[in-house]
Amino acid sequence: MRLLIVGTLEGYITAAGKIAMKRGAKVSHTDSIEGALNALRSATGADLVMIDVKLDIAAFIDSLKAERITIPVVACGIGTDAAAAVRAIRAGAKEYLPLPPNAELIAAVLEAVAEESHSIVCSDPAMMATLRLADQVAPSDASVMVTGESGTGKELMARYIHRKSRRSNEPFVAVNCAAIPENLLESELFGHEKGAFTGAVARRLGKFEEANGGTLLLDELSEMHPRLQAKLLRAIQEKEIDRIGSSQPVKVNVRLIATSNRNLEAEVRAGNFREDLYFRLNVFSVAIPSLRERPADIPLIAEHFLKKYAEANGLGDKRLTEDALLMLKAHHWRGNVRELENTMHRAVLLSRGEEVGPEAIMLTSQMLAPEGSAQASIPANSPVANPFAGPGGTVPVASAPTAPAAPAQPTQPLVVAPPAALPTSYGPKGAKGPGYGNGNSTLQALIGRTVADVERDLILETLTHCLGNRTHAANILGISIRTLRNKLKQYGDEGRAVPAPGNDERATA
Ligand SMILES: Nc1ncnc2c1ncn2[C@@H]1O[C@H](COP(=O)(O)OP(=O)(O)OP(=O)(O)O)[C@@H](O)[C@H]1O
Repeated sequence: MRLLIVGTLEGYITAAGKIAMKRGAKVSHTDSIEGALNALRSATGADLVMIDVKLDIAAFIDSLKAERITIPVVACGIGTDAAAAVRAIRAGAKEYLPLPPNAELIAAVLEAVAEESHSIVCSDPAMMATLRLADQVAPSDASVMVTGESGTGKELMARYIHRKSRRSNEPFVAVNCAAIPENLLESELFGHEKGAFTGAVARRLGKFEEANGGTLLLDELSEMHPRLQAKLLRAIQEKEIDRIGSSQPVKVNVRLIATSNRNLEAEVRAGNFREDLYFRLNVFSVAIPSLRERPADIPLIAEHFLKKYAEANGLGDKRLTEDALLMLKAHHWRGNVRELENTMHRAVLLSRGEEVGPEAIMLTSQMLAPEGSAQASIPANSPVANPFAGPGGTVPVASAPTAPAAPAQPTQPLVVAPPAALPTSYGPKGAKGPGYGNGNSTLQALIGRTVADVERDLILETLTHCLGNRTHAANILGISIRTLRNKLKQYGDEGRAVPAPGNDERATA
């Protein structure tokens, strides 16, 4: 995790830097916005910027946008200066950290940005076999293709392979090919020269150069446009890249790991993905089983996230009851580990006291469970049926509360507090739901609304549920990321509030 501090932080640079270094961050400093832009354009880069609130944050963020640099910015200022904090957040800062620096707040920000707990929790034989294969593959320099359904832990696996490789002390850089529009992805990967396009006010190095000596993860590679696939193939074959606007190739030494949650072989057959590139990248293939195929991992991962979110929210020890565990085991985990993670995050916030029972388990994708699946067979009046369910025993997908995002108010850390009161539709057993659970009443409730209206609500609610993550929302909705983006642009143009992109859609890991 590389932290770039910009400005004097009101005289607290050393204190803030020391705290961050203690938490394992590599810290660099620059006095000015121009210095920060130069650092971000260079190979040293950064994963997070902490900037003095007295600097022109709006201008800084505008420059980042113009230069297509994606990085979270946290403003820091004397705690009592609420007006400056509000200005910074409005300008696009992700958070405001009050000074003097507080070790816990800085740690929370670093943790939230870096998601530094990258350990793979597992005990199921299916996943253990996959890990053994990854252990064998890791030490070589061969390209690896990591496949698996959405949310199974492909990126986590890529990090694991990097950690176990000879390159572990070198950078691990991730690029989400689906989250970045095609015209930006090229400069993100290969960099650009000054003047290469409008807004390219200086040379910027791309992710290939940033990852030099280390590992480059091409996440969701199947989404890459064929034109870029050709350029990528050349980079792999020649071990050199061309920055946009340059005629001087640059040598790079990068190990590539690619992920895809689509069947790439089928994409090759359909002519959407280059066969030669597929074979270049697929020297080794590591297929991650879905959570449904490794049931023994469910209790372990559930406990892991229970502990993680209880700690992050300062809620003391929490423990799953037998009923809650039964409910988790019976669920059809369509969203895989990410869905389980979100469920446990909510459970931590909804539970009172040490025990986490079924009343705190909100399974948001119950309505999507296929007929005849374990989940579909749980009767509404069963002790393990969802207590938040509507009359039909299912949960309103579209309106289920999400794990709250980091609040935008000044002086708030990224950790979240338990909700003061839950909306009645999510209340305890017996509380009236809005009736989504009953198939007929669901449909009846929609009569009178236009298809476009219903579609918009579904898209925005799903996006909120995914904490703004476009890729995951598109997967759940079953539409392409481009269609989703177009729809969101349309809603934004119509004046609707569109959730901001999620943290994990940053271009760098
Ligand atoms: N075995 C595991 N142990 C602990 N956490 C896990 C495990 N597998 C996945 N996770 C967590 O689940 C979330 C999703 O994992 P990750 O992003 O690696 O999945 P993915 O398959 O790359 O997702 P996508 O298909 O959406 O890109 C992350 O927060 C990750 O830390």
